[in-house]
Amino acid sequence: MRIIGLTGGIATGKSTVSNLFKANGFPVVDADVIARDVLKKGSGGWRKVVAAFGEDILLESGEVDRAKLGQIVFSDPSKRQLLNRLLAPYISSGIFWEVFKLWMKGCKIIILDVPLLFEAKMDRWTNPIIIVWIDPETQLKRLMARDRTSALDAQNRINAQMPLDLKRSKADIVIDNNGSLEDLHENFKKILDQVTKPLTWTEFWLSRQGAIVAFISILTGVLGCKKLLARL
Ligand SMILES: CC(C)(COP(=O)(O)OP(=O)(O)OC[C@H]1O[C@@H](n2cnc3c(N)ncnc32)[C@H](O)[C@@H]1O)[C@@H](O)C(=O)NCCC(=O)NCCS
Ligand SMILES: Nc1ncnc2c1ncn2[C@@H]1O[C@H](COP(=O)(O)OP(=O)(O)OP(=O)(O)O)[C@@H](O)[C@H]1O
Repeated sequence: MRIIGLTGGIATGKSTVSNLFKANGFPVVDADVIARDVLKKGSGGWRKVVAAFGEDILLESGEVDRAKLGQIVFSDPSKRQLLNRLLAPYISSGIFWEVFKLWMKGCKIIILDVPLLFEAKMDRWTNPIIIVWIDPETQLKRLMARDRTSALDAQNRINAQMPLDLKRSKADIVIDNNGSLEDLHENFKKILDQVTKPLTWTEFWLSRQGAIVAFISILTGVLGCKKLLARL
């Protein structure tokens, strides 16, 4: 199974690209959807967050007021780190579970759409890593237009993530999304074959997944030999 990482900055166009993957028949695991699920009323994540941030962040329905919590955490790095710490275990296990279900169904290629792929160190599980990249002015403009927020609010959200150019330098494939949606479709078509061709064995063993499989196999082998020797 191959897990392709899809990342970028806020409002750079990840969801737009992940929709193109879906339209081409590829299963997508979306970390934002999982992050929303783990914050639903009554869930473990919800209880932790309410205990830490207080009932003021709740709507009358008891659901988290996402706009309010967003305002708090995107203007205060320590509160954001606290929220990340509280939710990270739920989000990672949610992602793991979704990937596992797709693997059980026999999916050979999975797209993992995670805005914080590098920040959360999930890049080690994905190969290749695609970044959807735009320049800072376009990012600010698109974010303000989509979320109808002020420049300050939008900039705070952008600053809450690893700089986009640093992410770009860590990625294997860059999708430039500065142009129109038609340009994006063209750029997507160009990379589709490249990213979905199966890995050669050499590429697999040189990848991190290959190294992990090799390590587990050696460990199991060593433990098995030890047991066998102990019996003799
Ligand atoms: C703070 C919350 C309630 C704000 O909700 P809201 O509906 O306004 O935004 P939404 O969840 O749709 O996220 C929009 C984008 O914000 C960015 N973002 C979200 N959380 C974070 C974070 N902790 N740090 C940096 N950027 C983030 C992502 O690019 C994401 O795509 C929400 O973002 C949240 O619960 N965040 C913590 C969980 C998390 O880390 N999510 C990212 C998934 S890896
Ligand atoms: N090439 C494009 N031209 C014009 N608008 C675009 C283009 N690509 C995406 N957009 C718009 O930019 C906004 C951000 O795109 P999208 O929601 O896909 O970003 P995202 O990276 O998934 O954001 P988030 O990190 O918040 O989940 C949306 O309103 C989308 O319609």
